[in-house]
Amino acid sequence: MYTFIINPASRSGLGRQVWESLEPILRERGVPYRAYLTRCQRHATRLARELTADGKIHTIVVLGGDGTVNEVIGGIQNLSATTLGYIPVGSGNDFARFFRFPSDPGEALSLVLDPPAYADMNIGNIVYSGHSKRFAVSAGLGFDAAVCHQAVISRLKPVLNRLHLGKLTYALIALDRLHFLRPARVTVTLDDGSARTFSDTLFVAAMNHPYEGGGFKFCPDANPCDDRLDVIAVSGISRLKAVFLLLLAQKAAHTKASGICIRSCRQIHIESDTALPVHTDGEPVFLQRQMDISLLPERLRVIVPGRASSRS
Ligand SMILES: Nc1ncnc2c1ncn2[C@@H]1O[C@H](COP(=O)(O)OP(=O)(O)OP(=O)(O)O)[C@@H](O)[C@H]1O
Repeated sequence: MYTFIINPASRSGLGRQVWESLEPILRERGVPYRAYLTRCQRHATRLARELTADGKIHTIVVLGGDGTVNEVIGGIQNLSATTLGYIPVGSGNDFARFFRFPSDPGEALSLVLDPPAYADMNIGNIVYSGHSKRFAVSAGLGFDAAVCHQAVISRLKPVLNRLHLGKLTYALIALDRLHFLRPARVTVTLDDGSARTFSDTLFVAAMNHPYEGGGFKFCPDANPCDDRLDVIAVSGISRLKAVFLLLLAQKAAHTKASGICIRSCRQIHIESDTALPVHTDGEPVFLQRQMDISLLPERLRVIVPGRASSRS
């Protein structure tokens, strides 16, 4: 039995249209399924929590973007008893990039119904102010999170999504946020005991997957199946250089530039001198000054197109 969790609002309403085009295929093929359309923010988390409360084995298929994947993962009660399928319909779709999920919804559905391979994916966990939140792709503090915060309230996103230019949303908002953000002094401590303080920090992100922000390959070597997080800190650079590095990051050509520090770790503690925006998978978290980020001991089985754990 497949359980579909559908965000009809993903990519400004495309989610509903895609589901309406796929559901007849399920009926024609006689696939046993049940489907839930999310009604509002965090509904996907509640659904996933309730559906997996029985402790049984489940296959949950997410139709939506990175935000919906994040919400579903946040609700699953028994990660190792759950298999995740994915039909990418978001604006950013960073979760889809590493595993190379097909962008064609029909192909993505075929993959779910006849799984060619599985990947056991790590799940990130961020702890802040007595709360914790899971993530699939990345969690970050500073500029990247400020962009996510702005994207949620931006009127640009629906307009650009309608023009099939959804990916441009993040690039344009990034330029806007670069102008307003005040760089902070941030200390990053890794699980090997090494600590480094960065003055004028633009952002620090802990990445399970290589891409965030709709295609910026900030940590090219990040692999969601290797039990490690890759951390990028960007500090001490001018706004102009930041724009230049963002362009380079789309091709992963930024990694050797001064002002960029990338490390691999299992756990990270981040402390900032001022409260900064935080995000998990592009979903905003309130301003924070400190947080701990690690990987959960349990993994989540994901239906993938091929031998994904060796992909980059
Ligand atoms: N029925 C709904 N109406 C409005 N918003 C919803 C609804 N259901 C879920 N949401 C919210 O939509 C937000 C964005 O969803 P999603 O990530 O799937 O799409 P996206 O923003 O287009 O893609 P991406 O995250 O890849 O850029 C999530 O924060 C989710 O809480």
